[in-house]
Amino acid sequence: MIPMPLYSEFLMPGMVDTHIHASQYSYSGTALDLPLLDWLNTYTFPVESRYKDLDYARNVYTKVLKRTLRNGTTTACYFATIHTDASLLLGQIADDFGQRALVGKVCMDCNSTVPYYKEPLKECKDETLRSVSYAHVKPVVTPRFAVSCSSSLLHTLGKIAKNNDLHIQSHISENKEEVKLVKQLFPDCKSYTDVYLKHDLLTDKTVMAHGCYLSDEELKIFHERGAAISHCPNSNLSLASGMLNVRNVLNHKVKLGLGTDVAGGYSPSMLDALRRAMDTSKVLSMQDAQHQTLTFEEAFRLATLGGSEALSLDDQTGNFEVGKDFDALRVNMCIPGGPVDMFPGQGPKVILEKFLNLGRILYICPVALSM
Ligand SMILES: Nc1nc2[nH]cnc2c(=O)[nH]1
Repeated sequence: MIPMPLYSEFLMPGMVDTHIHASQYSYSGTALDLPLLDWLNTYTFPVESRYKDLDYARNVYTKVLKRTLRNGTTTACYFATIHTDASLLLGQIADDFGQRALVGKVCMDCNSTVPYYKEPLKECKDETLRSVSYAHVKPVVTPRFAVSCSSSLLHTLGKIAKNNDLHIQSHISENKEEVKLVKQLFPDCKSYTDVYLKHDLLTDKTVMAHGCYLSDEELKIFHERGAAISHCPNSNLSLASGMLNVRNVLNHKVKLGLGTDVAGGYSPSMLDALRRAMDTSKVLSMQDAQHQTLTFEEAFRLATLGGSEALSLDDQTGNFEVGKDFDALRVNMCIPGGPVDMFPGQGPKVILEKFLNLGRILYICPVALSM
């Protein structure tokens, strides 16, 4: 953080959203009354199937880009849909708006409950190869989750990622019912983590969302492989999925960032994700007196540098280290009518804590500074 006390302004690194479904933005803030698997079948798959219509896609994707930028997200790792052209359009729009974005064309070849929303394996393969070949879009190989992918598809995607040194994203151990189902679908695998490990999908460029029910053994595998977790606390609470023990993940030295997980998470704001991460940690402390609550400094790190590490982009962004790109937010704490009041003697640490807990991003404009 670089304080500019005369103006009660400071510069901070732009925030990194490590898991957001751009295609679900149209219904964010609604449809939070079902658990994960029913929520996917009832709300998510019918909406995502609309993205073969490029006009529909352009409208939602433009709005999600504007909204996340206005919320201070300078880097985002997006799930799109199964439609390659709409996914490429999302990458193009992110590029046009100047947001650093990883974009994943979603792959799923199993969907018995909403059968019109899936692709045959060969199409998943061909379209993934097409989606990773465009220069302006930073691609991420995206098997939706083990429940909606055959073993052959997971193998195919693991191979594509390996041969092209690509990022990988998916979901893992979000909800108890899902974990049980994965056990039934992949009886030869020791754990949910083992499913992805066996299919070459757990690398140092992998980010897995949620991980609420990962065992210590699974976290050890994450650490050994250099794979990351995206903690999505708003979604975990909103869909009543579970609570990730961030302290345990950090103790296992697993790379960790925060995600909004729109629209399972109702807010497209990384400040909200940071606040929910602190709330979740405090609930865990109420349940277990030994639990060491997350500090606001730790939560701030997760929203910035932690996120860039989770996406293996920490050579480019996440803090103001010389040599990285200058992805920055300029924060003014004394805007008339703003949400925060400052008082004499309150220094940089108080300013940051007040901003993280009380701040609202009202306007964002690009800043240039030579360092
Ligand atoms: N939260 C969330 N979990 C998932 N698991 C598989 N797909 C999804 C999704 O779209 N959102």
